[in-house]
Amino acid sequence: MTTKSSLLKVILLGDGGVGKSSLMNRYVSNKFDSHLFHTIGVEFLNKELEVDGHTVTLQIWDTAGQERFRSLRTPFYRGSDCCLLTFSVEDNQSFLNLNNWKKEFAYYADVRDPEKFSFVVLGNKVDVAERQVSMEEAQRWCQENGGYPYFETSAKDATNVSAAFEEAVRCVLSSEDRAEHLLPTDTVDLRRKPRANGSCC
Ligand SMILES: Nc1nc2c(ncn2[C@@H]2O[C@H](COP(=O)(O)OP(=O)(O)OP(=O)(O)O)[C@@H](O)[C@H]2O)c(=O)[nH]1
Ligand SMILES: [Mg+2]
Repeated sequence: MTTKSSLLKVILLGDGGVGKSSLMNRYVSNKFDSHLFHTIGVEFLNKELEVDGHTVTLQIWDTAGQERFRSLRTPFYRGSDCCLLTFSVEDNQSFLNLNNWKKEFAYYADVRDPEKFSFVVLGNKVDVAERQVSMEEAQRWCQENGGYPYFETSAKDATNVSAAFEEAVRCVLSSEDRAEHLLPTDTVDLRRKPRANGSCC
């Protein structure tokens, strides 16, 4: 028996230091490191999950947010099924830069219709006491710029991290042209019992 699993590419974009690598590490390995080095270029990790009855292999691409690494990260935007626009609630400039990140992604990913593309917005570090960005202004930005889902996350205490990535999958599965996105990959269920007559096929 084989089960169909879809391969989805999700990319994390946002200013350096907002917590993109920490969010990916928390989601994939359930770990948090308070002294992470800045990402240079891009890294990716895979995670299998089931969302609303769909088995999905999520390929999570983490990118370097620092401006000096732009040329290293932009070649990897193409082929993304969802973009997680990430800022830190303790860094107002990272919130103001969301528009630039959306434009940079749309340009280099060569997105046909940016207004219809699956963006999800993450306001990270909500565990900190000193917020510079309120939930209301972040929700207003998401409403006014495409009606994007918004999640207040903390990679440090795991608040909303799984929910945000699962929403990214739902956004893609529900998008009308999902057929182009989903690359069905046959997986064989190794637990299956050998046939009684011993034949292999
Ligand atoms: N309090 C708190 N700190 C966080 C959180 N997420 C990340 N950090 C810290 O913020 C710093 C930057 O986190 P990174 O995950 O490296 O940020 P990044 O977005 O990957 O940065 P670049 O790789 O430069 O783009 C690290 O010291 C993290 O420990 C969070 O949710 N809460
Ligand atoms: Mg990083």
